[in-house]
Amino acid sequence: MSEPLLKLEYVNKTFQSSKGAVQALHNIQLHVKEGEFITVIGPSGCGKSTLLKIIAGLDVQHTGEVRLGGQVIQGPGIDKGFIFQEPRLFPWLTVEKNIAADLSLRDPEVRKKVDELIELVRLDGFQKSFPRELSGGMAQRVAIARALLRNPKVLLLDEPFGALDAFTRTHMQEVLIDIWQKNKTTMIFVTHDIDEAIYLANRVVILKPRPGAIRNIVPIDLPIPRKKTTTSFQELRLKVLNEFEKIEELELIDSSGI
Ligand SMILES: Nc1ncnc2c1ncn2[C@@H]1O[C@H](COP(=O)(O)OP(=O)(O)OP(=O)(O)O)[C@@H](O)[C@H]1O
Repeated sequence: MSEPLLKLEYVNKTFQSSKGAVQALHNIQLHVKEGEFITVIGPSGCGKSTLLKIIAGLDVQHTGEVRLGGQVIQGPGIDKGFIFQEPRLFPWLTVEKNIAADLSLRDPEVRKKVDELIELVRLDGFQKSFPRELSGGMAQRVAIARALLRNPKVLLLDEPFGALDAFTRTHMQEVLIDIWQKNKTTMIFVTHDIDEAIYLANRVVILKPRPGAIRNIVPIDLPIPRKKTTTSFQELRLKVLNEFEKIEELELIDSSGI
């Protein structure tokens, strides 16, 4: 079997806060294959964002080892694309210039790649538009295209559709699956939404809080395109919900001191 693209081995992360030490992550062990789509879900404060920041190299103050393509992650870099909840575009630049960012559109290779990405994220006709002229979903698609321009080994998405209305969110999920199928980029996607987690993933990683740890990993073997109304989808939904209930029960036992 080929080596996983991304390997987390016994990752622990503790924050020092005014209330003392907070263990955000405990012994996280996760292997991700190239081209996999992983979603990460769990209650608030279970360490989802911390995990993503560690993979992004934005937080290297942890123990354990994180390797991407065999190399220990020592900081941020273009091999790790990051998409936030808000698109973080440059308001004074057009769509195509936002995607190119610090690269020149006069470079024919950049021009070609930007044009391909504009088509991939379905923004044909909006090349010269400014961010203020775009909807939330369109702006987020620009952010995705910008991240993909650098051919990252992994794309890390921290609740990228959290601020969108339900209709746009569903559309964006379809667009992202399409991008993933065409581009084959490895994706790690954090969400609070169980349906979204199942709809997108090859595997759903369920975290539990205090300390943040992997509770379970649920493989999703549904064919694509998926439909949220099918029985097999609903069965997986119940399975994930069940895990959440178990987490809640553990939390109640914890807080009652039993
Ligand atoms: N900079 C920090 N200083 C101190 N504690 C922190 C810091 N960042 C996160 N934490 C704590 O670490 C734990 C995990 O936080 P994290 O933001 O990763 O959780 P999350 O699952 O992403 O939460 P949410 O779903 O609410 O965004 C929480 O208890 C949080 O309070």
